[in-house]
Amino acid sequence: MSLGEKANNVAFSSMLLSVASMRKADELTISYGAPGIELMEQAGRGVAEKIMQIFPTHTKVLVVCGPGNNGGDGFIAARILLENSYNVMVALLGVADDLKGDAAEAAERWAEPMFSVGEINLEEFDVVIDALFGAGLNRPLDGEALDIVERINAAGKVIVSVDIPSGISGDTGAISGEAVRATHTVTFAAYKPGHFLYPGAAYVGELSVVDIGISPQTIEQVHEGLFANGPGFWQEALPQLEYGSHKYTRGHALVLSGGITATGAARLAARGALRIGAGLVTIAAPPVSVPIHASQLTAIMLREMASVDDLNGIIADKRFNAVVLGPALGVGNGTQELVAAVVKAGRPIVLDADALTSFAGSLDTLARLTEKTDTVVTPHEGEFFRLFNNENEILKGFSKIERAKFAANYLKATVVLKGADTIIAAPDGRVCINTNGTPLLATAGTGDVLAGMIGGLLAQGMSSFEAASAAVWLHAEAARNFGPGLIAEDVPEMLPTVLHKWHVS
Ligand SMILES: NC(=O)C1=CN([C@@H]2O[C@H](COP(=O)(O)OP(=O)(O)OC[C@H]3O[C@@H](n4cnc5c(N)ncnc54)[C@H](O)[C@@H]3O)[C@@H](O)[C@H]2O)[C@@H](O)CC1
Ligand SMILES: Nc1ncnc2c1ncn2[C@@H]1O[C@H](COP(=O)(O)OP(=O)(O)O)[C@@H](O)[C@H]1O
Ligand SMILES: [K+]
Repeated sequence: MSLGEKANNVAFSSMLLSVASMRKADELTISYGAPGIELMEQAGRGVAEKIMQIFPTHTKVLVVCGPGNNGGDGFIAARILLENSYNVMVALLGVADDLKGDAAEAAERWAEPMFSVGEINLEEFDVVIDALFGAGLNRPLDGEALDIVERINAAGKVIVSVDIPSGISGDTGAISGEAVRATHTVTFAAYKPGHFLYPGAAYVGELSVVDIGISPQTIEQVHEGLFANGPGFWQEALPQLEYGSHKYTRGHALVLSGGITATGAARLAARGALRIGAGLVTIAAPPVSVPIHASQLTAIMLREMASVDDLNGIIADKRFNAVVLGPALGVGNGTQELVAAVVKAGRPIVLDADALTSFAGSLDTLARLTEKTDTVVTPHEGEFFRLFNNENEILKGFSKIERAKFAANYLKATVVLKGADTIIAAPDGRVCINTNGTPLLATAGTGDVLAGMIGGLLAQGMSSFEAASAAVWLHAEAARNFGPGLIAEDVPEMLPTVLHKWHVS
């Protein structure tokens, strides 16, 4: 199952918990009087109920338990399945005497035999519960642990992972060595970043979250500003149609165009801005490009822009209230000057593609501009590294989340770090991970449409972080609604279908 289907199938609480905040939530809940073993009982019950849901009739279940509390959840699930007349066998990585705390108590509550993982023939079972490692994974899998994970993956069974597929980092989605390829994952209290970040995200299968008695207030208390992107996160902030409005109250987005052989990108961005609801969209183009645009555009307007002075003249009209620069604009000082002019005019801006690459090697110059106005930058990984080349030493070893956060703080801008798991980071430290990405978008020009969509939402007065998050999700949703064969031009044209579903009015 894909991430988008995951996102659509679960009742979304948009708060994500890092491994450390989840641990804090556990500890707080225990300090409020809920014994740890009770949380474990709830966790194990959630896993058992998932099995009963997948296989309502009795079936042969193998529970593979690891040495920590993830294994503890496995023992509880095993007992509850047995109580419900399932045929259950438990295999332990390590020895029972080494189990500690709640996990030792959970193992005691399993009164049946325990086998060692080496003795098990996986062929005998219909379903495997992966309770090897969860939040406590702290080194790459090797030896017996690696061997059992490889055997589980090779067996071709239904695999239900407890908390997260074993081998995946809950914070970064990184896999060192190998990880379980789950068909289902049952997690607790809230989703974790590793469920949505690649490569781990591809191993999660159908994802569900179980309430284990950690209260929403506790989750809020430990939450560190990490969100899963979905309508729940920005729907209320989406611009609404109002009776008595006119086109200017819906904003006027300006998109800058490149030269004679590079005009399509601006049209894609402009179309994205218009379809997402900006009241007016104008393309400002160099004189050579004007006839080409003129022959292609209808609802979108056109202005000639021979120089930075011309741009200054255009944006002197305060009604241009968001500007998109970068798609096929050309790399060089000229583009730097255009960016500086828009910043000076104090308009919210979206900087994409060439507007970012033009500052490769002069990141500080860019930062001095972006800090002055409401800015969204939308690099893909290549553009990101070109731009942050000098910071490579600092960024080495950073997860994608940390890189986006670093960039947002450095530029004092909202950063959309694009890819299969697009991250949106705000300068105030909030981070949103997209959940409905689709490889359908891996086609030329979809990034231009996205830049335009963000610009169109900014023009309607939405704030940068919400605008960027909404645009990223709606962009992917449009692609999913269109399906195979999608090209960039199709994305804006699918927006009415998607907006119809998600707009409140
Ligand atoms: N009270 C709690 O804290 C609760 C915890 N829960 C479960 O507890 C899990 C976290 O438990 P733990 O912190 O004990 O961690 P884990 O059970 O994920 O793993 C910790 C154990 O695995 C070993 N280990 C780590 N990486 C290894 C590797 N690569 N190869 C071999 N051994 C390795 C560690 O040395 C340690 O013994 C969660 O994922 C969740 O499933 C749930 O029961 C809910 C309540
Ligand atoms: N495999 C993928 N899965 C999900 N989204 C993808 C994938 N590949 C690309 N995308 C998305 O497609 C868009 C491509 O943008 P970009 O790389 O700027 O391309 P272009 O410059 O051709 O428009 C981004 O929104 C990115 O997140
Ligand atoms: K696991």
